[in-house]
Amino acid sequence: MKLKFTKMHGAGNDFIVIDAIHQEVDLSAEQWRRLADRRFGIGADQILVVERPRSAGVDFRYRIFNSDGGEVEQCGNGARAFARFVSDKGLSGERSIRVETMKGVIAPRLEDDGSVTVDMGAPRLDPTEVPFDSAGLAGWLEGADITWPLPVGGKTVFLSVVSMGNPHAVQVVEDVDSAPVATLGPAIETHPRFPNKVNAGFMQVVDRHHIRLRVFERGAGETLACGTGACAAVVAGIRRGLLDSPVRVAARGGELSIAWDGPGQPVYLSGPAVTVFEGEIEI
Ligand SMILES: N[C@@H](CCC[C@H](N)C(=O)O)C(=O)O
Repeated sequence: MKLKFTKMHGAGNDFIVIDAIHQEVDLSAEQWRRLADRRFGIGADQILVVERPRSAGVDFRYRIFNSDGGEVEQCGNGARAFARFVSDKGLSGERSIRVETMKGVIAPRLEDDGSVTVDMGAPRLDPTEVPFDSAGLAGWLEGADITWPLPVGGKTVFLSVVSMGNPHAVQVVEDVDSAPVATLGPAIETHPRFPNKVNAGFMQVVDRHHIRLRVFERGAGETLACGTGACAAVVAGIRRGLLDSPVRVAARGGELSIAWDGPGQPVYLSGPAVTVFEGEIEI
């Protein structure tokens, strides 16, 4: 079977985008994995699938697969690529669209400067919604946030837990370049206190409107940028009293911008969405 695809990225977080409106797409986890494989496939952190909506009042349905083949709830950088894709392909003539995901509706908007801003919805801050099992743990109150002490890799790390539809655990580090992302990342990702696994963020606060961030993503490893990870880090930083909105997030692959007015309010994620090439692959 031949599959048409577009390769895109948002600040270096790279995607294979597939139009499942005009072609039949029904792949197994093994086939998603093969497409995302950087040696035997096209290569990507995530695969994004564009489908017809299933509910009233939305324009599209958006499905997301990590490079390990698992389907997940949300992808912020992918949402920007999604909006650029449906516009470039003429699937939508609107600058603002509403897109249903596994966990709620998000609303990307194409900006005049070529960037895309996404209303990612309100973060979920209750540990049970992440989900995070805090039973028997004594959390530390920091500002309006509770950080949870978790023993991982022979030390105790203090984590803010946030759901942006998908699960995030954010820690503050002195220097993001020397942070043990490759070792602590997988240990946090698979910690039994996170029953659905978790994306592990390492945030260095530069000033109240600027952070540096690395994210070890669930099901994909460290990526050059993580949109929902940037949202979660800024939400955690604001709640801990370390940051004020808006915040510039420097990731290894580029810069994102996050704005958040506080609990119950949506998080806005802005940044680039770039097409790299198009192709067709036998799968
Ligand atoms: N790169 C993404 C997040 C993709 C999903 C994540 N790895 C998960 O498993 O939740 C982003 O930009 O948000």
